[in-house]
Amino acid sequence: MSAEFTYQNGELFAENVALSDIAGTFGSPTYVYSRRHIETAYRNYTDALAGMDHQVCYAVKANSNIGVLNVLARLGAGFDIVSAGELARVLAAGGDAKRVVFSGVGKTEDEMAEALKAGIGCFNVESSSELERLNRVAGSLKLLAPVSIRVNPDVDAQTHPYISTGLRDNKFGIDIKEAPQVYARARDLEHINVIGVDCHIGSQLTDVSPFLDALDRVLLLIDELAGLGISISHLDLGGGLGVKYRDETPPTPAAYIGAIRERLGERKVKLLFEPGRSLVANAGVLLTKVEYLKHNEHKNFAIIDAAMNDMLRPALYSAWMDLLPVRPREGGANAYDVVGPVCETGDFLAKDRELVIEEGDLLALASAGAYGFTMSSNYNSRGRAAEVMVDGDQVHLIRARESLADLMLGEQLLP
Ligand SMILES: Cc1ncc(COP(=O)(O)O)c(C=O)c1O
Ligand SMILES: N[C@@H](CCCC[NH3+])C(=O)O
Repeated sequence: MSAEFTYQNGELFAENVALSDIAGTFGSPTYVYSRRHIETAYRNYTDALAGMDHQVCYAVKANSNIGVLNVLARLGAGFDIVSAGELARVLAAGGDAKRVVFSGVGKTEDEMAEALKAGIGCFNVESSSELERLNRVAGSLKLLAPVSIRVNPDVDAQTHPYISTGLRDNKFGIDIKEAPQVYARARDLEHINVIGVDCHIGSQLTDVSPFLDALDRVLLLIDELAGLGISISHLDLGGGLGVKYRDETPPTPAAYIGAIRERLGERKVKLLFEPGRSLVANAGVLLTKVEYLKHNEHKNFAIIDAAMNDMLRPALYSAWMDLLPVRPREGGANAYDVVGPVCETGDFLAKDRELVIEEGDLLALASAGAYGFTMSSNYNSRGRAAEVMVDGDQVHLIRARESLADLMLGEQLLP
């Protein structure tokens, strides 16, 4: 957790606001974000990049609420998007299209056209077919598409296999060995303007060495391209820097970027990053209430009002996320499996946690600001949670809790 979530007089606060007050006003489950945390995390990157030509492009998929995007847009952030939906959010939040990079292996023609018309800064192209398609779409609009090729450097990010993206077996990017041919083809295409190289090797990395291995391979490619007369002015190293959920010790942005600067030496490139998790994970908690306590011979269950549809990470990756009582109690703890109301055995948010709790108590699931709400669903016809942003002693509702009418929006009876 972060410095913005602290116990004050025996209860948990977000900045200067008691979480119990937020639950009183907005109910639960509710995602609670700290504006100050997001701003500090962003500045940790930009401060480390001072003096270099750079752009930090926040990975919208981590948390795409327009209130969150707006906080970053006001700081001058760029954005990494993977769909027309994310582009629409960035523009609605006041983001600058020129600072947008568009990643993803499956861009449709319509998405390309939308992004070209908006004037985005760069397409991170992930296959030869995509390159040809982008050239055609740009041609039909009489536009020139700025392009980076996303290369797959085949390095092991040493993270969970579901969130590792830079291995040859992963679907992402173009095999770095084939990249020179793709660049040569791109150079010859009339509506493509090759500006850069991009790579993103995975998420929740807690060591700099895989990043540096990838960088070494990308720098060799840049040199090889220079030999072919293709000059690269934009180097996008993706996102992936990890955060502390439990006892991980990820490098700080300063240490990570310091190591990269050292490796780059005198090269003159604009450096781009696409951090998601490291900007927002520890900016948020999921506030939830204990509905029932249930005991059997072998187990104690705490049944809460948040579920896997609100926060999928524990069910999907067996992710461990800290769980904190909003008003800690004295007394003997019991070990609980903390589960939601969804009809799946995999519906748990925490297992085997020592807690002193009673029915009606509030809990805060920590580090929930990234890949929480954005991966939520309406499974079991549960309305999605409210989202609020705390700013000092102010609380702003940035997404209302979904109503029963919202759940059936767009659905119709047969005639
Ligand atoms: C292309 C790309 N860029 C950036 C990110 C953001 O990653 P992270 O949240 O780990 O910083 C991802 C997700 O892993 C991604 O796929
Ligand atoms: N959703 C993942 C991260 C995926 C990264 C997407 N490129 C998580 O919660 O850890």
